[in-house]
Amino acid sequence: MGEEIVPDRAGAALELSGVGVRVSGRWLIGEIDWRAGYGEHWVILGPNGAGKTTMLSVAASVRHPTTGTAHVLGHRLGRVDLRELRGHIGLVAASQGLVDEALMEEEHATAHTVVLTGHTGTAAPLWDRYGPAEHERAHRLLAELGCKDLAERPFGVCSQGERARIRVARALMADPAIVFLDEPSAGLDLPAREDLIVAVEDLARARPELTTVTVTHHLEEVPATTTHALLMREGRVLTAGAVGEVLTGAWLSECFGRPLALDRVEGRWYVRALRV
Ligand SMILES: Nc1ncnc2c1ncn2[C@@H]1O[C@H](COP(=O)(O)OP(=O)(O)OP(=O)(O)O)[C@@H](O)[C@H]1O
Repeated sequence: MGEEIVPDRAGAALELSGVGVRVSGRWLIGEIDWRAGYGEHWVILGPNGAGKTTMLSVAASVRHPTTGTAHVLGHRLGRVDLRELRGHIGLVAASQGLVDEALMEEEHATAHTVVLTGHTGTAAPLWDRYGPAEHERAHRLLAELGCKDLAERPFGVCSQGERARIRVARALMADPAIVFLDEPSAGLDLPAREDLIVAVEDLARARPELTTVTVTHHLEEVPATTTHALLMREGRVLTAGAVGEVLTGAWLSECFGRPLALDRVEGRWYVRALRV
């Protein structure tokens, strides 16, 4: 391993310039320009297959772009050790199996143990790496996410909604500068979804320096604390900027290819199709 990497707070948290990703001869995304500042809370929206997860994988330092340059926390991908950079990045993605959930279930690991694995960024616990400070921190994070009473509960018996919040607590364990949430509400029922959104909003208010990027399919899942939005379509950025300018009926209609009307009630967004 090289020199220890620290986030460079002088510039942007994320800066993608002309980024493209090609897999098996096919461009999944291209010409992506995106700059996100520290402390901003972004939502990424777009139809199925628009390239949201692919773009996120570059921004979260999971993969290198095929073309263009990506700076993450001030460091250029390709010039830094991605694993070290990922130590400053929290990732919450139910689909990506960041925790070996099958193993956790088998070993009856508790919610507290799952959060602890966030300290080492491992799928399974590395017990000799967790001291009293880490144990205490895992308890505090569970409390912050409204899961105080779940600490000793086996993760395997926790509901999907509880797991979603435990995953966020796990992502915060390494004290990341940026957290990516890829469809964090997928599969949750209404109360569980609302609990998660409230937890994410509280987090944003309690940690002004934290940057978050959330991918979702549903406008009603966008936290009220969101400051910026980026719309994707067919592998390209359609528009990006302050939420007030981007989350409009006109832009969403163009993004999703049908006439849509958008309402905002008490900070949250609601969308519906217009009859034509
Ligand atoms: N490894 C891969 N090899 C080939 N094609 C891929 C690969 N990964 C993704 N794709 C394709 O790239 C396109 C963009 O995928 P991506 O998952 O980034 O979209 P998305 O906007 O996140 O979609 P969704 O909303 O459905 O999750 C899709 O057409 C997908 O089939």
